[in-house]
Amino acid sequence: MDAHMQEQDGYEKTLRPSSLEEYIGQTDLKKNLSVFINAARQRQEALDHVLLYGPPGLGKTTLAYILANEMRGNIKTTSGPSIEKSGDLAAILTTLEPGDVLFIDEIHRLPKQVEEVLYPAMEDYCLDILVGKDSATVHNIRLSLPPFTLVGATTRAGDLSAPLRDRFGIVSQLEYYSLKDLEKIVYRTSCVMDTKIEAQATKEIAMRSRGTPRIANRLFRRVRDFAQVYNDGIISLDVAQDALDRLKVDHLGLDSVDHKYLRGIIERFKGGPVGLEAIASSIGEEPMTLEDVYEPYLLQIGFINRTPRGRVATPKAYEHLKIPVQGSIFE
Ligand SMILES: Nc1ncnc2c1ncn2[C@@H]1O[C@H](COP(=O)(O)OP(=O)(O)OP(=O)(O)O)[C@@H](O)[C@H]1O
Ligand SMILES: [Mg+2]
Repeated sequence: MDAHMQEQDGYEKTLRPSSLEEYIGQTDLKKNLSVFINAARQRQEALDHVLLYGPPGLGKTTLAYILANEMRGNIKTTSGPSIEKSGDLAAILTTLEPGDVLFIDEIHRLPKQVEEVLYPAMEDYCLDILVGKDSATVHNIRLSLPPFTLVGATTRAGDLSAPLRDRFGIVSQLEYYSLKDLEKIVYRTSCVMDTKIEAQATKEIAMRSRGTPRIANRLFRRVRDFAQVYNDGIISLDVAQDALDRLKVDHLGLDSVDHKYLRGIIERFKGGPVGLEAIASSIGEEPMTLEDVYEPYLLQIGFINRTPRGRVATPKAYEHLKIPVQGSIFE
């Protein structure tokens, strides 16, 4: 790891809240988790397995660390695509201590044969492994594991197999953050980074963060650069607006890819319906990226609809791009 990476890592750690109390927003989810945590701690048991799902950057990884913290356990982290063989998973499982959290990011990408090792581990805290070299000597041995909590994160809950999903006792969806919560997040970041910011500028950054803390923090850092160079390090409303305009983030937080995507549907496909693949290839973006990163927010703000025949741009999208609705299906 080079020095730059280390610095980034340090950044993330301080920016990431470490207790449920510090974690901003997601109020209902937080209240429920806090009950489950307290109950498990009173019974001196491991917390039931938790599945967190929702769009990227909403705080799933942060929450996994918080759960481990609140349960006073350690956290081991890995991700679906990095566990190739069942042996890889067994190697991680056998290092767990009672009350630890095993965090598997992108859990929808676990290979099938690895997933099957997880079932008994989740359900009975045990591990079935095959030993022996050939069919004559091969046999199954069962190892017992300490009580642990699996925290799985995914942007695509729908891609999880039913048997895996059913083994999570707690299934929580993260929602996009409200403007008020994002303002609190931006303000918190400004304190962590020791930067002066006007209340109006906090609001401006929050407004353009498409409901997503990671984006709020990213925009904050860029705006802070402009403030440092042009305004003695103070983030005023003017500096924030100017910086965000230059970054091509519009007042709803839509960036150049959102614009290209919406214009693509409207101008090349008469507003839709158009299939994801067709729109993706016409604008040179990956279908998966559009589906996981861009579309969820556009759906949320009502700029597109998903229909069985494909994506459709809504009149709100036309209005935002200042394109007359003529020639579209809304006529
Ligand atoms: N509730 C919150 N309060 C304050 N900051 C938050 C909150 N949630 C997330 N953040 C900040 O946003 C950043 C992104 O969060 P995180 O990495 O947990 O997202 P994620 O859901 O795991 O994303 P991905 O799906 O891409 O892995 C964190 O570094 C953290 O600083
Ligand atoms: Mg994450």
